[in-house]
Amino acid sequence: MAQYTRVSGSVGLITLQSPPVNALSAAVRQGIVDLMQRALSEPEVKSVVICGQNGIFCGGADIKEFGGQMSGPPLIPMIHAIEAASKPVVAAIEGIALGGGLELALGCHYRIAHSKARVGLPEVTLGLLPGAGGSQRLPRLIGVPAALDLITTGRHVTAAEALKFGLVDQITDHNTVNVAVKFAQRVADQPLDARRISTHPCLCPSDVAVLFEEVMQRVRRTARGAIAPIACVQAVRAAATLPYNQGMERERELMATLFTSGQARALQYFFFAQRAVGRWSMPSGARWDTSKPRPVHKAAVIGLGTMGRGITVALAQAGFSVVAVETQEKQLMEAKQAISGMLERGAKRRGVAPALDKINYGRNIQSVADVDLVIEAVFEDMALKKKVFQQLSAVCKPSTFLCSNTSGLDIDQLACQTRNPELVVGMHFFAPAHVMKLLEVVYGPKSSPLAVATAMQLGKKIGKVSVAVGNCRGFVGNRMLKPYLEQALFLLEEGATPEFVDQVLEEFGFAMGVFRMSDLSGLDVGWKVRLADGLAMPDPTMGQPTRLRQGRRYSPLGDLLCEQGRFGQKTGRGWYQYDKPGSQVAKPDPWLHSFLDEYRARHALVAHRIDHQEVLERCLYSMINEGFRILEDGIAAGPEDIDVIYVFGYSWPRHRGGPMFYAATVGLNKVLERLEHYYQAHPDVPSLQPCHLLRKLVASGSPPIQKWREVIKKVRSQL
Ligand SMILES: CCCCCCCCCCCCC[C@H](O)CC(=O)SCCNC(=O)CCNC(=O)[C@H](O)C(C)(C)COP(=O)(O)OP(=O)(O)OC[C@H]1O[C@@H](n2cnc3c(N)ncnc32)[C@H](O)[C@@H]1OP(=O)(O)O
Ligand SMILES: NC(=O)c1ccc[n+]([C@@H]2O[C@H](COP(=O)([O-])OP(=O)(O)OC[C@H]3O[C@@H](n4cnc5c(N)ncnc54)[C@H](O)[C@@H]3O)[C@@H](O)[C@H]2O)c1
Repeated sequence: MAQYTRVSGSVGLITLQSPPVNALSAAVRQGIVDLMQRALSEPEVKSVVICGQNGIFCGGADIKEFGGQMSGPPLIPMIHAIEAASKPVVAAIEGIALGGGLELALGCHYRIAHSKARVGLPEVTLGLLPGAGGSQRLPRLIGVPAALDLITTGRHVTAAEALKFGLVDQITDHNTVNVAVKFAQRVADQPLDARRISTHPCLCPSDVAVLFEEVMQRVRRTARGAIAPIACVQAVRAAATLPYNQGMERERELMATLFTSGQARALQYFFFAQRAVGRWSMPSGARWDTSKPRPVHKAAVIGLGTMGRGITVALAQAGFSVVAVETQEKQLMEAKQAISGMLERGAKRRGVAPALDKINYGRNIQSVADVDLVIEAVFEDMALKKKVFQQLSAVCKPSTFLCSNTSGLDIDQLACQTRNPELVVGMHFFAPAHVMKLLEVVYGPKSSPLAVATAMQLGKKIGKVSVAVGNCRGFVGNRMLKPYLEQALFLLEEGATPEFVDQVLEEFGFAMGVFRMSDLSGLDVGWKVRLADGLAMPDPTMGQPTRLRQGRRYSPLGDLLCEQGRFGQKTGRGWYQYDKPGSQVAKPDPWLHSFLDEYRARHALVAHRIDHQEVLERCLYSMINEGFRILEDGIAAGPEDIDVIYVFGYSWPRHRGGPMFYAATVGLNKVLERLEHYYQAHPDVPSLQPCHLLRKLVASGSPPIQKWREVIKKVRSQL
């Protein structure tokens, strides 16, 4: 909807009204069309101002409408009519002008922005391009290089940056609508021809062809298979090389392809999934909207290794006072230096002062007595963690929340060491913790809604996307990683190479294939866990490693590499070879290939030809199957939680929506059928056995992902 008021006698003010972000729904578009006609027909009105209610100009097209039948006046002719208007139209931009919202403003003759406003064309992040003339008007207004940057990245720019680009005409610290109204009065009689951006020539640098080539190459390299960034470059190239009308036609063609693509559907699903995970719930019925968090002012981090350092930086940067505790003197010194460096580099990038004074370092756990929340990040060793939790419980105030950054140990066992187990939750960060967006907030059987709400809110304050999950080995992310890693090893045993498996997964869109990723994280991490679990054998002289452990197929390949000191990048050898320890450039290793040949010969394994399809299906479907088990067990509340975890924590390609959305795209019946096929071929691999929930969903006619929760509820109630 939109509202019309006459201000100062001669200015028609059109206010967009569609909470929460004044998106351009059918009703808003209809309102704009009607009210523009009214303003143009009233002889007293000499100029028009368009603004949005509640300090928000416009969040763009209404994304919810994209999935269904579009109705109401189309956006492009609406914006053309504004640009063609005989009276000056001024956009008063407060809050945000994004996507279609900025395109609307580009159709206006003038743009006035509040100094705190942000503008941008983020369509690319939704699998689209600025399809209401944005790809044609923006380069005409601010030049091709700047337009390419904004449109291919989708980044939001501040009002100050927008002014520098010439994207807005004026910025103000005062009431933007009042300033725009006065401005509109001043320009009421000014000629408009030069203000219509579609009539401008497109400003191109002399080497524009080279620029497009370079940008296209960069975009292809970084897109990981996403098509929208490429279409964005093509659309801007049309602006640079074609007359406006032909450029608009090209924009329409490209948009039509994107609009109906699976990638756009996946990215739009993911947009809403990201927001849905904030509305968490626990099996007890506790929910985000009925559980109030307690404020946290001062926090502590215990253990300043890889993770503790990043967590300390994330907390300090967000303005929290931090007590950082590390028992080893040498580690403490190194940590101080590393944390200060990270804070200084981050502050330089953001143009602020480094938050060095927010941190107090110490070696004694007694120093955390007065903090509101502790995050423990000591070695992944249950006995050590139990001891630390006992100490914390004795030292801290009774109201202190005690959290663990464990990658997968039982939160309940830690809670049992404390006086107030209801205040214990997992806060599972991902490395590097000050960079990675994901935080798994893990509730155990005793965790209170208060503790979950507080950890979720803390996550939000430090800029994380937090997902509340239940307590089980590996939680959601690492639990699903296990069958994925396992299948990758089995594929090597059966004839594949690390390079081939990685190539297939990287072509699918992962930032790194499974073996490259393992080399980066360190092969010793998983090895230690397997040793502790009695899976890996500590001493190879105790006998040939068998390929069956605890009644199921097991691949000792990773253990064998670790026994040779091949821990990955850190030792310069792993699944690949590196020029020197710490180097990141992975090269195929002939030693590894011979080692695999010998291994197969020793175990009488006949290598067979493994193709792309087999790699993808076995790695991904076994992981997805575990995802369904997680849903069945109630560890994740819905598929969105799993998808958000995988995109933000495990580099799953966002344009494929996440593993559960991908399963829905492939077709649940196909996933089921292929899992059945592989399970028949490998009956000693339980992770390939299709789980009950998957079967139930297929039996229920494979409902759309938005309806899975109903089936999940039924399945859980029958357990
Ligand atoms: C047959 C073939 C035909 C092909 C041709 C078809 C042609 C169709 C013509 C289309 C023309 C294209 C026009 C245009 O180029 C396309 C667009 O404009 S796409 C939209 C671009 N805008 C965005 O991407 C902005 C998205 N929003 C945000 O980034 C943020 O929400 C925000 C605006 C910065 C606000 O952030 P926050 O304050 O943190 O708040 P939330 O993010 O939590 O959001 C609150 C609430 O609002 C919902 N919401 C936000 N934006 C939109 C939106 N644009 N549409 C609908 N809903 C929106 C958000 O989901 C939250 O609600 P919740 O999910 O929590 O219920
Ligand atoms: N490294 C990762 O990628 C990653 C990712 C997510 C979670 N985690 C988890 O985070 C935790 C820490 O992992 P990390 O990789 O940072 O380990 P790390 O080995 O780099 O660091 C652990 C630090 O804890 C210190 N420490 C040990 N006992 C202590 C005590 N009693 N008091 C204070 N400090 C003590 C050690 O001296 C060391 O500096 C583990 O539980 C791990 O599973 C690790």
